Amino acid sequence: MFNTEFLDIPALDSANGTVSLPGSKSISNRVLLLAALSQGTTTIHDLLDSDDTRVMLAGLQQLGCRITPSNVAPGQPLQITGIDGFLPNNARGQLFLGNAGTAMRPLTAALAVLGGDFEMTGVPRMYERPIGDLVDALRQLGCAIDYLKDEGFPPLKIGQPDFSQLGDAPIQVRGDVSSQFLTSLLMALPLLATDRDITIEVVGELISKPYIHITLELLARFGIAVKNDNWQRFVIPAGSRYQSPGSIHVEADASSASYFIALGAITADATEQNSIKILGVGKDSIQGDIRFIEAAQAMGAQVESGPNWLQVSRGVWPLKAIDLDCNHIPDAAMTLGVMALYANGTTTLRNIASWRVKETDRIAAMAIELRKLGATVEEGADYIRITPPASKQAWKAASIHTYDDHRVAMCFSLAAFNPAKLPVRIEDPKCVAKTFPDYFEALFSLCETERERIPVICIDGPTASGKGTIAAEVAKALGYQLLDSGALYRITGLAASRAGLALDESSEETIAEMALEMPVRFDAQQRVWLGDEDISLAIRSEEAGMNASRVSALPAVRSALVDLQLAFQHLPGLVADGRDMGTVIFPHAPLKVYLWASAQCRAERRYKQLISKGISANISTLLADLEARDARDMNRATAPLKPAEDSLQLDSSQMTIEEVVAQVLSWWQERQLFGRA
Ligand SMILES: Nc1ncnc2c1ncn2[C@@H]1O[C@H](COP(=O)(O)OP(=O)(O)OP(=O)(O)O)[C@@H](O)[C@H]1O
Ligand SMILES: Nc1ccn([C@H]2C[C@H](O)[C@@H](COP(=O)(O)O)O2)c(=O)n1
Repeated sequence: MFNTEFLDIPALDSANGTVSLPGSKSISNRVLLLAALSQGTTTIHDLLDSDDTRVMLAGLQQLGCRITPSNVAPGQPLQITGIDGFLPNNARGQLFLGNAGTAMRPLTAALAVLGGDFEMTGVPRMYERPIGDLVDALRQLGCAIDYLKDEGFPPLKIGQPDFSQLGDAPIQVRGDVSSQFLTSLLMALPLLATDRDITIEVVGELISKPYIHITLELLARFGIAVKNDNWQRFVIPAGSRYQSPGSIHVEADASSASYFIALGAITADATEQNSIKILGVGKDSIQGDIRFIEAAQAMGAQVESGPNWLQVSRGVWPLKAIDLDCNHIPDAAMTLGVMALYANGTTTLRNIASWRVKETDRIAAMAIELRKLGATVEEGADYIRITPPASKQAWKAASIHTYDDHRVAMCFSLAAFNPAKLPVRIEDPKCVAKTFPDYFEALFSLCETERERIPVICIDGPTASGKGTIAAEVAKALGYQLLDSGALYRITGLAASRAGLALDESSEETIAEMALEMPVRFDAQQRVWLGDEDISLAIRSEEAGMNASRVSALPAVRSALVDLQLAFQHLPGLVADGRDMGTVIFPHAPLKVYLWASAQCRAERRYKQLISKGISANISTLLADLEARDARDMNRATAPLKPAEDSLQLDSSQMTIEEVVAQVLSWWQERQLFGRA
């Protein structure tokens, strides 16, 4: 996951390949609650691991469900032993449900029916998301629910219900604000339907019927056969009791599929037809958002489908503008808003009033952000109308505010395919964790762009100037890859000296051949592997540094390592540290920093570094070694250490690490187009 302040996506050209999607959020949280209420143990496969499922799992654990493992583990099923319709005696506590509507609403209904003493809390945005219609419906039954802050909104206090007045009259609930209210009642009221039918009557037009369809399908899997009377009345039969189905698979998220369906529809290059294969969900999915396919097809996408996969490619181009009632695909429809940027006219998305009460006011958010890109946007209470930028020149490089809304972040990433070839900045990219923590990694694994567009920040300088430290911090702040080129020379020096080779011209060709074939690997923790040996520590000694300096003076060794270094240039960008990053390996890098500090200062830093690791050291020896290394690195014939002509020089002798990082990031920021008029 990109845990950065923002993520800059370079302009993208094409995409191709296969993506496996995470499980559906709607199905995951429903299955978790139903399993928790059931008799027996349910084994759940392919459960989504996200913010929303995590708060649900934590809540269910607080209610006394046995859950193993306690959190979703990749590739491992999760088992829940349910409470069989009864809470433990004196059940009480505070449930923090973040911004997860799929946890707050159904859990409120279930706990209000089960009784106990609970406070239902969340993040500030949750306190702006209405719940009054659900509370009103539950109060009709005799449930005890109080508002702890504003009337009609969480946080809530739930107490013991009194069902003594419960008659046969239908329970009424509004259907036109959020279908989650009806879903919540449908999942909670089987707990009350032990000896009588319970009827729920929808008041007003029922929105988002596909989500109710998911609820009904899953209830059936857990033994509850609800009678659906034309989406207006739902009868839960007497004698209902939740029963675990034993094992259940969660479909991949059809709303998440929308970004990759759109990607397939907009990606192509002039010469070859690209396509995106999506695994985990097919046309026969129970999720309503699968009908996004029809909308994408109407805009020109070509879609093929099998039982558990989709394959999407570009059909017509530009895409066709559409005028669509999106009531049946409220979440995925946001993706159409960004596809509209590539259409041949004005696209209107109608009947989307529910967008206003989602993670953010999505109509307002989409309008503001689409305008930043150069689109003309009209918004109404329940519609949005989007006209793409009038020409290539009318596109703007935008910094997209994401409003803590995962779908805003994901759909706007597709604006990186703009014809003006401008980058797009996504603010707070980690908000995708709500449903798809690795969304950007999945996107980048499919996308291609010209090498020159993948930005490289070069940080060159003498030993112990702080290059490695600063490069790692800058890469972390930007979510970029990291190339520690010195490590490659250190590994070569280590391998050559272990092979008993002289580290000079006499072994040049042999060392170069070795360098070409070294099984080197850097893992996610920045550990360095040579085959299956972790050599992270071995290459960090002063001797290894000196050996690296020796082999690095050999031209054949330098050329042997070029391709390995270039291969680090991945999306979304790279920070490379070394001696010749800016002068030789990445001569077109948009930012080159030459970082230095006085020899005395560097020797002192190295001294402290070694002592802190428990390695004994002597400042004057370190100073002499470092000056010898400087001399060799600066005076060799090939790629000597020197500032690139277009580099910015930074003397860090009197600066802290934080100040240096801030300076480099500020230079980087100055080079960005975002937000410029
Ligand atoms: N501006 C700074 N102020 C104080 N200490 C620093 C500063 N920059 C780096 N250091 C410290 O100096 C030591 C050496 O830094 P670092 O290993 O990043 O240097 P380097 O240039 O990558 O060295 P080498 O080329 O030998 O790999 C580290 O302990 C680091 O924390
Ligand atoms: N781009 C590079 C990186 C490193 N070297 C050589 C010269 C250094 O003394 C040695 C070790 O590098 P360090 O890990 O200290 O950065 O490797 C080079 O020639 N070119």
